[in-house]
Amino acid sequence: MLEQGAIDALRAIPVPDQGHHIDGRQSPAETGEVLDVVSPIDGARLCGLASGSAADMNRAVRSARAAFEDGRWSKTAPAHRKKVLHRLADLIERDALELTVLGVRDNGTEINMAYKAEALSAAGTFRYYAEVIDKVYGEIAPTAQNILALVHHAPVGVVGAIVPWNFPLMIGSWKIAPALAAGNSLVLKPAESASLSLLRIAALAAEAGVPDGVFNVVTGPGAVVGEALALSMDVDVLVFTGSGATGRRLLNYSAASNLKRCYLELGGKSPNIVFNDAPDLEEAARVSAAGIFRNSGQVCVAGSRLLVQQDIHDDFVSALCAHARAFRVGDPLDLKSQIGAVHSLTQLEADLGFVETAEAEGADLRTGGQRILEETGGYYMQPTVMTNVKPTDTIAQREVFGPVLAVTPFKDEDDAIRIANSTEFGLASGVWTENLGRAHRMIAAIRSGVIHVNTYGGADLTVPLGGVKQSGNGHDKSLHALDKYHDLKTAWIQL
Ligand SMILES: NC(=O)C1=CN([C@@H]2O[C@H](COP(=O)(O)OP(=O)(O)OC[C@H]3O[C@@H](n4cnc5c(N)ncnc54)[C@H](OP(=O)(O)O)[C@@H]3O)[C@@H](O)[C@H]2O)C=CC1
Ligand SMILES: CCCCCC/C=C/C(=O)O
Repeated sequence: MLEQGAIDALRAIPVPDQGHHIDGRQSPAETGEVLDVVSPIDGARLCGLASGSAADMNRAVRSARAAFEDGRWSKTAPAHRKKVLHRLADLIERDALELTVLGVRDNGTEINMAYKAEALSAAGTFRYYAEVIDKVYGEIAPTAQNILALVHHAPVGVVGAIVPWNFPLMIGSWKIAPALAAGNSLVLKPAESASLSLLRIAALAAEAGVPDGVFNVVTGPGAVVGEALALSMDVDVLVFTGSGATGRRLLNYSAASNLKRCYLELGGKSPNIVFNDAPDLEEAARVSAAGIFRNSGQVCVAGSRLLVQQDIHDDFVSALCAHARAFRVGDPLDLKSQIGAVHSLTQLEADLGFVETAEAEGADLRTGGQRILEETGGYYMQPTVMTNVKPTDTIAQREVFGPVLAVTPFKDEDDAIRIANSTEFGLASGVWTENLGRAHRMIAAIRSGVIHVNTYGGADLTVPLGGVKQSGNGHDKSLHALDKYHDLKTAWIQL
């Protein structure tokens, strides 16, 4: 049970300036450059952060490579790595509230959600991959009798991970935990606007017994340190969550350097489709509102396009707008808030710009659409519903990544499928119907990595997450994620 008093005490503690975490130690940027971290809660400076250069990144990659080659982690028994990663999970749980408050001050996510989706979920992820790693067996291939062909799961070497600001701990641990469990070394590049909690995780990893150099964090602008990581000749695999534009750049950097494998988890414009035979329309309206507005819509799988069957459209939209208006938006460290701050002024301005564009293209603003609580200095926006949106409108095609829902009516199943599949994205989707046959037809017809039926947004670590089309490749979470961090190394032995 979270207590307001404990949260308020933690938020009052000043955050010291932060350096990189390289070779087990905090270190400043080689140039001495520091960038200002601004809290979206009130727009005030939170602390300074090392603004890295390519030289800093290359130092971290060298440290990771040296650690990998001498085997201080990569050659340890899986049972040892399991013990250390469990210890790390214990430490994350010990410091869960502190980590959460620090992260919320940095990125603005409402604390009830952040506590579970960030700190506790990170601890769970480290436990999951700790448990998995001493249960992965090699194989003997079914060759002729005079040959013994072995298939080993070997660590790939140095993993580069670039993660975004919306759920730094959750998404970060989806990459860090399986990479470390498999015996790799890692260099992590967090978003410059959400690095603080991940730097704490690196310190906790050292405390748990992850050897120096195995897990490094380099902070600073993506265009500088992220680019250096992606261009490095000594990084074997790059894993990324973020925008399609950056994902494209990473593929180019890979092609321009050592052809490192790139696994991309990109954005979405996920359709949430409500048929007139949905089992409970009131519940569908409530869950659909949460499916777009939680974390101010800054969720890769957010149900940002609502497709509603024509004959229930008006009543359904009214019910949904009532839920949208009822959300308490405010200080993310106030336990009573249900939606916190938009992550940055840039993101807030982009969100408001999408509303303006939608209206200019003929959509109707049904509720919201305004910045609020400006007097706090923070970045807050009303949950916003746009109706009468055409499938080709900008707001139906581009990822907003804000609290803005685009509503479009549809006629029948074929119409819903056509509209649902009419974007470049394919991350998530939802279908509300009591008709089992229809549900299965929609599961088959909709091109998305995940499809929810009669709910929206449920997830579990045991279930892989990944997109199709321009929403990415490769999967986070589950046993499948381990494939990205292993090479299949075969041995052909003549007997
Ligand atoms: N989970 C998701 O699906 C996410 C989707 N997005 C989408 O992207 C939009 C823009 O958000 P934004 O934060 O700018 O997303 P980016 O893709 O720019 O950021 C994601 C990560 O990539 C880094 N990065 C940025 N440029 C480069 C580069 N040239 N080379 C290597 N790494 C780089 C960023 O670092 P830094 O921030 O320090 O520059 C950050 O760590 C959002 O509005 C949303 O639509 C964004 C975040 C998450
Ligand atoms: C409680 C939030 C669930 C988030 C599901 C996955 C999000 C990924 C992303 O935003 O990249």
